[in-house]
Amino acid sequence: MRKVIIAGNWKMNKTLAEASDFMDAVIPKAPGGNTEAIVCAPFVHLPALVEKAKGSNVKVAAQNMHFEESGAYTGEVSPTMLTDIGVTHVVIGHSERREYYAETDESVNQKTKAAFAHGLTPIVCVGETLEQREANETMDVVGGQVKKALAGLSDEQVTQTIIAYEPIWAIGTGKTASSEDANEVCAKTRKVIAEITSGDIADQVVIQYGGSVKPANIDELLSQSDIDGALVGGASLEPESFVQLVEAGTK
Ligand SMILES: O=C[C@H](O)COP(=O)(O)O
Repeated sequence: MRKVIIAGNWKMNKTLAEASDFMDAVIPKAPGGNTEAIVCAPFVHLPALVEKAKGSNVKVAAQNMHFEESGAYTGEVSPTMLTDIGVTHVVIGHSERREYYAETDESVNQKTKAAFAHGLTPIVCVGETLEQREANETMDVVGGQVKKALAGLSDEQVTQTIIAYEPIWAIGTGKTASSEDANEVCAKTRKVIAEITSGDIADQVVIQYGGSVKPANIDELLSQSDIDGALVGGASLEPESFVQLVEAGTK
């Protein structure tokens, strides 16, 4: 059975009490097995959530980090700080960070390298705008983002990288890419990875789809050949919905 990774990206949502209640509800129901469940939480909740998740099938991720270990970067959080508290994964280059916080392909690459240097698994986000899709530039954009993000990584590191393909026009809009369209981009992304490494390595890379994923469409998305999971925003906020998404991975 292939490995499936369902990551819930809470973005800037939930108080600590709400986050704790969510974990209490989800942890006993997280199935484990071939399906990995990851909660991507705001920085301030990470220590408490890591503590709660110990010994469970739920992993805890940060939604961003700096690439330096320490220094004069007011307001930032380093990879060392994340590993120190037991965080295992980190989202890098989400389109909201690219758009609102000037994240670039170069900083995504620096952060991806820093994640591996500190034993963190990166979830690297890529995706095109509606204008780019309509101009038939999707693969130029997505392929370029993937190549730049993975530049300088070892084959082993590429194997471990999680790629999240999120068409920007489908994020939080209720507009999901059709499962066939999403799969086509994920398959072509795998080919790009094969070109820079090898087919064997590309086959092992987990490629998630993200953008208005919900319990109603997860089965169809996961039935596609090249979609190995999902990065979920809105539908990951409620425990019941998140558990349904994770359970879909076990089917
Ligand atoms: O990180 C998650 C994505 O931005 C998708 O968000 P959404 O599921 O609310 O569309």
